[in-house]
Amino acid sequence: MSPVIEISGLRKAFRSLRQGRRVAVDGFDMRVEAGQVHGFLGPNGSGKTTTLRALLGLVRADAGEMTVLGARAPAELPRVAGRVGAIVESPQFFGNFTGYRTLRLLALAGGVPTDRVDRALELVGLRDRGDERVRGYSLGMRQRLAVASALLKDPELLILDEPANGLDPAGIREMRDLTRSLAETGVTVLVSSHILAEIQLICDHVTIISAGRRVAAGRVDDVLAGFDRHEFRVRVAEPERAAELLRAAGLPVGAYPDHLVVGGSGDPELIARTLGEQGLWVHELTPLRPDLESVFLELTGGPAHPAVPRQVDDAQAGDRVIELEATGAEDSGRVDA
Ligand SMILES: Nc1ncnc2c1ncn2[C@@H]1O[C@H](COP(=O)(O)OP(=O)(O)OP(=O)(O)O)[C@@H](O)[C@H]1O
Repeated sequence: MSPVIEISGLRKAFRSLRQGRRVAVDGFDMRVEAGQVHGFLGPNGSGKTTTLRALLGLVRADAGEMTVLGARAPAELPRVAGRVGAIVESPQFFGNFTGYRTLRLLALAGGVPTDRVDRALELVGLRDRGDERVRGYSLGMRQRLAVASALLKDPELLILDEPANGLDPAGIREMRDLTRSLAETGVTVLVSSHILAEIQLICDHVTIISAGRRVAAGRVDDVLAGFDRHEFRVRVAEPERAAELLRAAGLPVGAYPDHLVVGGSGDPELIARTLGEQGLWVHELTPLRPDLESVFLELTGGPAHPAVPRQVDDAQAGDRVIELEATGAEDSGRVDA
């Protein structure tokens, strides 16, 4: 089956008098399959929005091939526009209009039957608030209204650029629940974010971009497993002696003020036995699993150094991309792709 989104070799540079030429996206690849909730992760300024804008024809790419639902983007996008809902950047609404009226107008403008408005409000949990003016909506409710506007078309593919941006924890949770429930209805979702814990909770697949290049892609679990060093946190009486014994058993040991980190084996029994045989009883033996945040920081050099990717998929550079799955606007922010 052909992918829902395929991007290969996307390049885009911006030129300005003041800053000269700035490469925003630099030979970027991405593949999103049907039914995935796919996280698009990268530090600020790494090229996420530019990629999505290029995909939706909002900015002209310098090079690269892109398809959306089998149509070449941007040339053939009008053919599939009715099957794609997208929100790129913060949407603006008229504060004086109610949520219901806002959606009704958008439905009329988009040639969508207006009886979809109630369902869209229902899906985003605004059915009971649809008669209130948007001015009185919280930021989270406005974001959900934006998602509702993208859902009017009953899309097969939903593209959300930083949907949790600016939301408080309750709003972030609302967006998370909404994204999950949409995914359960079978919509393919591509969601960009730099909030890693959110992506880990919502997404099954992920593509990580750094300085305009893909640095990792695949199932979230597989990407994380690729960074699992099989280390354990160990708390034990006499940590110095314990460290010596473990090292003598051939295990690398890192000493921290109140615990040891023991790597190398992936075998908790070996650690417990090595210490127990010498009368050192282990208080804690916890596997240290990488999370998206630690992987992201390792791949992208951390938020303070977003321009230094550690691994890139530039064949000329000879570096390795971590590809773990062999897979086979406008100012309003609301985009009819
Ligand atoms: N219209 C533009 N003109 C000039 N430079 C731009 C323009 N749009 C983006 N850039 C630059 O391209 C780079 C990538 O920006 P982009 O907005 O795509 O990143 P991002 O990953 O979406 O970041 P954020 O998470 O902060 O939104 C940045 O250096 C940015 O300053």
